[in-house]
Amino acid sequence: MSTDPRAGDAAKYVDPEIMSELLSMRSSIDNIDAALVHLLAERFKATQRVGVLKAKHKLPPADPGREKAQIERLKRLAHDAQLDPEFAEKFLNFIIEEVIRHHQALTGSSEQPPQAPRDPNAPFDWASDQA
Ligand SMILES: C=C(O[C@@H]1C=C(C(=O)O)C=C[C@H]1O)C(=O)O
Repeated sequence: MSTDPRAGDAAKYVDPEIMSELLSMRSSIDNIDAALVHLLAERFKATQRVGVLKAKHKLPPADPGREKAQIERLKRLAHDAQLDPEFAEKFLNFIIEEVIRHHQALTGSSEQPPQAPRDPNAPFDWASDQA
C-alpha cells in the first residue's frame, strides 16, 4: 500500500512508469496549491485591515465600484494568461463575498451579501439597508 499523499486512488489503477510521471506533475500542483493558500492568507490579512478601517470610520462594507474595476482588470489579466475570464470572475466574486461578510461582521451589519455569483453590474445596495 502506498503512503505517498500524491498517489490518491490512481495508485490502484495506473502503471508504475506512468505513475511516476503523474506524481511529478502532482508535486507541482502541491506547490502551486500551497502558494495559493499563502497568497489567499495574505490577501485576507490585507482586506481585514481594510475592514477595520471601514468599521472605525463607519464606511460601508462593500464598494461595488472598486469590485467592478477589479473584476474587469482581473478578467483582462486572465485572458492574457490563457485563463478563462469567466472563471476568474467567479473566483474573485467568491472571495469578495467572503471579504464583505468579514467586513459586515466588523461593522455589526446584518446585511446579507448577495448570493454567488455576484453580478458586477448590480451594485450592493448598502444605502437602502441603512434606511
Ligand atoms: C477590500 C475592500 O472591501 C470589499 C472587498 C473587495 C475585495 O476583496 O477586493 C473590494 C471591494 C469591497 O467591496 C475594499 O473596499 O478595498
